[in-house]
Amino acid sequence: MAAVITMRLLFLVGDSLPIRKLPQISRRATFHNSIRFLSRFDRENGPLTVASLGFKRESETTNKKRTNNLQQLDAAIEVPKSKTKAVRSKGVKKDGFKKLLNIEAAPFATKSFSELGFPPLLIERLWKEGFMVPIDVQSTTILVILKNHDAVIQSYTGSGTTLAYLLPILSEVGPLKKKAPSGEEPVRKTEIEAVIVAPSRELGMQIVKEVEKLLGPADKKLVQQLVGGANRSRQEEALKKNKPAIVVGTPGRIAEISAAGKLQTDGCRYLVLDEVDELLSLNFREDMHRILEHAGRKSGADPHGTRCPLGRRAECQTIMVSATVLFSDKGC
Ligand SMILES: Nc1ncnc2c1ncn2[C@@H]1O[C@H](COP(=O)(O)OP(=O)(O)OP(=O)(O)O)[C@@H](O)[C@H]1O
Repeated sequence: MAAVITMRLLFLVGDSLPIRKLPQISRRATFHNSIRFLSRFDRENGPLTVASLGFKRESETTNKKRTNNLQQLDAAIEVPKSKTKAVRSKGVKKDGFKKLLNIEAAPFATKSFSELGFPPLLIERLWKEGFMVPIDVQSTTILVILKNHDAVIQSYTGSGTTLAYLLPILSEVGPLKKKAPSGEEPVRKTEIEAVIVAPSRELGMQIVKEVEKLLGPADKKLVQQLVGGANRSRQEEALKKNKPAIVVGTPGRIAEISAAGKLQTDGCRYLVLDEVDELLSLNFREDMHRILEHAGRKSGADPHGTRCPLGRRAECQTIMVSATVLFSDKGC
């Protein structure tokens, strides 16, 4: 996981690297190496932590209600200093590679769903559901996800984070997605393209309802709930019969069905960890390891033929959501 995030980061930095950034590369590369080590260490000896996933503790400790920030894992989007305002600049580590953007000053905030380039059908569904314009957290987050960046969304409960990650996914996955430039109807994939993990059955079902609402009655089977406490064989049947594009579930049930060989997530393009601080707690450790090991890892990605936790997840974006401060002194 750490490697994925840092690899993606290095990728992006490498992709759009201005010469003046060269001195920063070695720092990032060093960090990348040290994360490799940490990740192996954690897997064998310690719990999963946000820090071990590659995120350094941010020094901001502002009021939760005000920390509606997207912590972007990529330095490729250069933000002019005049337009950004760190939530608290004092003490921010100079070598930290996260940029903390003040949401009001975010230069890429949008005012309408069409500005985001969403497909007309998705916009139509949004309007039908009464979602006329993106709210703050959505304006800021959606473009970052659409640009294929991994992201951590830290925002208070009820601020609209569910749609902030669902909409970019639905614009790329399933029946509402953009048409190919040639105008051809998108080919229906039969593999799972997005895995959304939530720590509780209630949250999982809430997310499923949001997706179903937007997909509409004809296509609602393209999302499958895999929450604990529900009938497992029915879930497995539905996976087989409906070939959903999106699964939403709790760690235990997802890991269980995956271990039984009834759920293939190797080809997934999006991995969302909602309430990530909870998901990384010891309670879910084993299940989360299984999910992280498999999601987005096509077999054969590892040249040595074994599943390596640091193996490539080149095409899979990781999006983490938390309402609480992720980077506590003790780690999460
Ligand atoms: N663009 C929008 N326009 C109007 N209402 C919206 C919009 N986006 C989300 N909402 C509404 O805001 C409310 C809160 O959204 P949501 O449940 O996604 O928040 P959340 O941060 O994910 O909450 P939770 O932490 O409970 O998961 C919901 O009733 C949702 O329908």
